Amino acid sequence: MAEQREMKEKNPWHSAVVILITVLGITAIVALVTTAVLQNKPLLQKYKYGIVLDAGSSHTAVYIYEWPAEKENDTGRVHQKHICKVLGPGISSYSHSPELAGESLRTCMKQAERFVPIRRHRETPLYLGATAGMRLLSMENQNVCDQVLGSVEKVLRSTPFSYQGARIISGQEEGAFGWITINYLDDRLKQGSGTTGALDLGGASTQITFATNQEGMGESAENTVTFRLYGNDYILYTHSFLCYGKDQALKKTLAQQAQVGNSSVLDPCFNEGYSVDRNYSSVYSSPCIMAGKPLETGYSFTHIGKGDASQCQQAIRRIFTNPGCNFSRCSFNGVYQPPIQGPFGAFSAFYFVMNFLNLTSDSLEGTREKMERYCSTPWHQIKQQHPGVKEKYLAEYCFSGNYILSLLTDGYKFTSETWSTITFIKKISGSDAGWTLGYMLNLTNMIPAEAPDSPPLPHAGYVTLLLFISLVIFVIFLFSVKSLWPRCTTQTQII
Ligand SMILES: Nc1nc2c(ncn2[C@@H]2O[C@H](COP(=O)(O)OP(=O)(O)OP(=O)(O)O)[C@@H](O)[C@H]2O)c(=O)[nH]1
Ligand SMILES: [Ca+2]
Repeated sequence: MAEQREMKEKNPWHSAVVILITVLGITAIVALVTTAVLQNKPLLQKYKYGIVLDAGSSHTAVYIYEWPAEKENDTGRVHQKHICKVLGPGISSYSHSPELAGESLRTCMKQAERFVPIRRHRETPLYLGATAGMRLLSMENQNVCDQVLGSVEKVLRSTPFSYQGARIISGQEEGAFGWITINYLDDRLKQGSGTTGALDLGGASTQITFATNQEGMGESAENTVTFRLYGNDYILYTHSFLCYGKDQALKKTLAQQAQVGNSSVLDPCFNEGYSVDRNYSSVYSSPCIMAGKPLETGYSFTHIGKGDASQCQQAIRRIFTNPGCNFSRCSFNGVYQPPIQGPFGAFSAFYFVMNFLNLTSDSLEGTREKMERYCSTPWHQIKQQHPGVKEKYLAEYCFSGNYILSLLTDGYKFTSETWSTITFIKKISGSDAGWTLGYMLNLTNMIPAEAPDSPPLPHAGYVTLLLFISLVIFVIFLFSVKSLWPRCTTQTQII
């Protein structure tokens, strides 16, 4: 018996081995998991930056974008970190003193220096794209237009950023990059499924862009843009109507109602009780107004509101010309447009105006009714109801709402049925809808033509799976040790 106990005490060599194996096993599993986690854990987040200046006809805005450095080609990764609105008018308004155009940008560029970390300044690309205001200025006076661009270039070159150029972008680019922006932010490009059309209403031009099928296109090459993004092909219809932004459309509508020499204009697009003295030159000082320009500009008139939405729409309709359509179908001014394919996102002034008028979720009929009511409200009442709103904007909402109605229905041919496919938007996931983000993504090659290879599992899934497999191995190991144990004990007892 004593011998047997002694053997039992002496023989557990196997238990020492088992303990050793267990310790080694656990250590190995812990080492394996730790190595895998450390090796694959996302690096400390580093960000990159890009700056785009949107030099619009009414104002300039500086957009600062930010994205994780190692995920440049991942859709939805770039977001707007900051927007700085430049004080004063758009750069095209500095035609009488071009050097001030550049100066106007300094405050926002100083702000940009604070928002982008100093160590990233030198590698941060900086672009300026000018739109319809500068397109009009280049038509009026190419020399002054070059001076304005030279002036902004001088100031942008003096910043610590990597200046990449200041240029007037084309109407097609403006439309197509707006479309890329909203579909990128909506994360629709990688999925390759349905996309959203883009409707942009600026001060001097307006753009309509939507994906269409091959059959619809080919009629008009100048309205076609093709892209291959993340392995998907897109054929876009796009058109930019110069002079049909909301400020130029207002001038056109007013000019068409005004008769030079008359001392007053009774305007149905302004609320009753509104009355402002204007100089004819303020209406006709635009290359958008061709006919009826007075030889002398000294005349003035009193702009009097009449507040009648349906008469206002009639006046607006007259600024859309109908020279005949040389294609299978047209929008207005003889411009080709295939059947509209929604859904659509409508931004810029489409949003400012419809949001103010509380018309972002009404039917077409409901919108018409509300417009009738808004326009027929006396001006003093409107001012009382909205004391904090800039008077210039407030006075123009009756015109602007009716212009949007007319542009979308008479112009682009939206109907009661298709009206609901339009969403009025300002931002998507914190970034403004507009052409600037798409422009930067394109110039920095951040949207690849082919879908980038990605690991089959996301990082979190990979770590979980690894832990799970290790746990299973460990449990199996424990079971085998346990089943080995009694056998050893029995053997000891036999001996
Ligand atoms: N009601 C209202 N109107 C605004 C606001 N901000 C800008 N606008 C006006 O809306 C119109 C369009 O503005 P933007 O989209 O900035 O136009 P833009 O880019 O300067 O002009 P384009 O060069 O034609 O694109 C202009 O008439 C602006 O004066 C706002 O906050 N409220
Ligand atoms: Ca614009």
